[in-house]
Amino acid sequence: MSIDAQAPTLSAAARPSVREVPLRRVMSLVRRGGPLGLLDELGEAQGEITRLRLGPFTPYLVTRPEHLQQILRTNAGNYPRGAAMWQALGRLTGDGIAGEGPQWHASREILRGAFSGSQLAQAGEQMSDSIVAAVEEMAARSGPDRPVDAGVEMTRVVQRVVDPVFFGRLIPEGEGDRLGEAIATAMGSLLWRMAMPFVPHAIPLPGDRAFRRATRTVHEILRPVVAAARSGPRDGQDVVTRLSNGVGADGAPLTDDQVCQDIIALFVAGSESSAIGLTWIWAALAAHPQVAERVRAEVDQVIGSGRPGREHVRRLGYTQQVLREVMRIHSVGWAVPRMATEDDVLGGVPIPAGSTLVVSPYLTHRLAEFWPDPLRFDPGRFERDQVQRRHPLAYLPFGDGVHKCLGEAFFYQEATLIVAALLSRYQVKVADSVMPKLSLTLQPRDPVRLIVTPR
Ligand code: HEM
Repeated sequence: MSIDAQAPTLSAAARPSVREVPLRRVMSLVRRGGPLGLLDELGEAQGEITRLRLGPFTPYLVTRPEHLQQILRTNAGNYPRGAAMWQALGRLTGDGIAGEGPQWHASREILRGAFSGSQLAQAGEQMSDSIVAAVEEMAARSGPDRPVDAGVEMTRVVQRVVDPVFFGRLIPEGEGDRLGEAIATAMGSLLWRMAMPFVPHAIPLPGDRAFRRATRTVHEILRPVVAAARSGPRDGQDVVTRLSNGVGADGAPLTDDQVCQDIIALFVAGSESSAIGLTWIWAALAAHPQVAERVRAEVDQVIGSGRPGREHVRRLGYTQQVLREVMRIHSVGWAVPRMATEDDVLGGVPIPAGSTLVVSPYLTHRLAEFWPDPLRFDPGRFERDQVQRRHPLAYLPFGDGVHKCLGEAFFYQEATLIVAALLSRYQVKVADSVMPKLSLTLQPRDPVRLIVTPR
């Protein structure tokens, strides 16, 4: 299809080719298959730039690695955040690490230290202690006739891991669950605002009230935590202490609000997505028993009857490949929006200033040109030679460029240890088949029930 007549022609040499999807088609696809049905259908374009006509909002969906390279790397300065999703999310996460510009940069500099390789190595022992303890408690709650909810349980494990790293154990007992729930609710209620950024906030949309209530709860829990971190000894390596000691773009210490917002942003970016990613791992292992068997054999060989620790992570090579394949198929962060600040041309398509672009790792991970038979679950895709042959931007579950996820290594270390801690001592079964649903993240549609029994 050709580009619509109103779009400015930016280069005479360009041969614009963009797939246009009008609102009525979007609506009919959503009616038929929900938001995920729409996304899958759009994926049929296999890399062609697609423009959705959602009334006054006409975002471009971009999936080809060369195009992503331009947006996220070579011309990244032209494509800051600021698009719909970020504006909606910004009401929860502020303008620090989840934002753009000097304040984002200041927060990123502070947080980078908290997730550096050396910090991760230091936290290794504590991480495996937390994981082993959380896994044992989870197993005690489950049994042959007592399935547990994977989403809830994985959130608990993740919170147990991040509590010392983020808060230096300042979160009161029991509040962790409430915080996780409130953040998940706030995130889950943003979809309408994200899809219709042109609707003024004075006009209520579905989800608004739930969002406000959840945000209030989040602040109720976090403010005293930040205040406690500020009033106590300030020599810890945890994130609250680092932020509390850090300075903003103006050289002044971050305010309580700024610290709170960065913590919320980290929670949103880190805990919520990690818990969903971990839940997908169990669903994938259940759906692919031969893969699960091989992971278990590797865990047995590397860990034996011992306790999983950071020193084992590198040696669990096949397990790592499986985790990467899970993150390819179940791209939790399915959309990474950006906004063009100046006119540009992408793959011959003129992109006018002010356009929203949605980079979609979910769809990039399904391009048959880079991922033959893309829906087949095949951890072999992450063998070293295959990785080296592929375009680096064909795989980006953790984003890319200046905003690349700060927690990628943290997640893989944590996920490997959780899988090892569970499989080395327990049988893990998934009670039902698992269907995906598209919200702000790609998550299981229904609760995933796990049955954990001793081996
Ligand atoms: C399965 C788990 C995770 C997924 C799928 C994920 C995905 C992503 C993606 C796609 C981005 C890029 C956003 C953009 O370009 O605008 C991102 C950014 C970020 N992630 Fe993660 N993430 C995960 C886990 C974590 C963890 C565990 C942490 C921290 C503990 C974390 C902290 C961050 C931060 C701070 C950013 C913002 C970086 C910046 O803007 O400079 N993430 N993540």
